[in-house]
Amino acid sequence: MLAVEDVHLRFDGVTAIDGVSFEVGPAELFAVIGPNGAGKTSVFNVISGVYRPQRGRVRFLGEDIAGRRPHRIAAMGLARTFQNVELFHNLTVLDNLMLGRHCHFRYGALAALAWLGRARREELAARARAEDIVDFLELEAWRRHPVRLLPYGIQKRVELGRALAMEPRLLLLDEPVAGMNLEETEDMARFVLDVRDELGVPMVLVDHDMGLVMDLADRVLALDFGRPVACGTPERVQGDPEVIRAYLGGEEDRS
Ligand SMILES: Nc1ncnc2c1ncn2[C@@H]1O[C@H](COP(=O)(O)OP(=O)(O)OP(=O)(O)O)[C@@H](O)[C@H]1O
Repeated sequence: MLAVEDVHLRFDGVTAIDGVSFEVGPAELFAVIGPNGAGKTSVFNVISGVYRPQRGRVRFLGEDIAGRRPHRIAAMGLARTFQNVELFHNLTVLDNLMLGRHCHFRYGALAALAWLGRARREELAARARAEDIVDFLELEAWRRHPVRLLPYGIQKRVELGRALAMEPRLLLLDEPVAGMNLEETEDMARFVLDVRDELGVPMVLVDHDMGLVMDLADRVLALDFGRPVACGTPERVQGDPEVIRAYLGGEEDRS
C-alpha cells in the first residue's frame, strides 16, 4: 500500500527526517514512535504531500507521490486525522461526516443548485454513508449536535469518522489519543482496531505514548532525531536498547 524509501527532509539547518524507509501492507497497523521532535509529524507531512523531501521516494498504491499536491494525494485515497481536532465546529456530526465525502462528489454547481440527477443521488449516498459511520463509531447520541458542544474524546472520534467517510485506501492517524482521559483512550483504541479488523483499512499511526502503540500496532518504527532507530514487532522495538536510551536518556540532551 505504502512504501517510504530513504526519505530525507531538512529545514534550513534542521534535519527533520534522516534516511527513513518503511512499508505498510494491506490491513496493517503500522506505528511510528519517538520522543518530541523525533520527526514523526514530518513523516506524515511528507506522505500526505505537505512537504516535498529533498531525497527519497514515497510510493502509494504503486505510484511515486513525493512532492504531489496534498489534495491530489487525498483524492487517491489517503485520509488523515490531526493532532488537534480539525472539524467544522458549528456544523453537526452528520454534516461533518458528509463533508468528508466531498472528494467523491462528481456533479457540477448547476446540478447541485437544481438538486437534480447525479447531485441528488450522490447526496443521498453520502448521507447513507454518514449514517453507517455514525453506527460504526457509536455516535448515535450526538449525530445532530454541533461538534463544538461535544466532549473532546467524541470530537476526536468524529474526526476519525470524517476520515473514514472518504473511504480511504490508507489512513494516517496523528496522535489519535492526545489529550484524552483513560476511558476515551480505551474507546479510541477499540475503534482503531475495528477499522483495521472490520473495514480492512491499513493505517499509519504516530504517537509518543509507547503503551498505546505497543497494544495496537502490528509493527513499529522508532525514530530519534529523524533517524530510524529500530523497526519490527512491538515487543522487539520496546526491548531495543537504542529505543530505551532515546526515551529515557535523551531528555536532557534534547533541551
Ligand atoms: N516547518 C518547519 N520548519 C522548521 N523546522 C521544522 C518544521 N517542522 C518540523 N521542524 C523540525 O523538525 C524536527 C522534527 O519535528 P516533528 O514535528 O516532525 O517531530 P515530532 O516527532 O512530530 O514531534 P512532536 O512529538 O513534538 O510532535 C524538529 O526539530 C522540528 O523543530
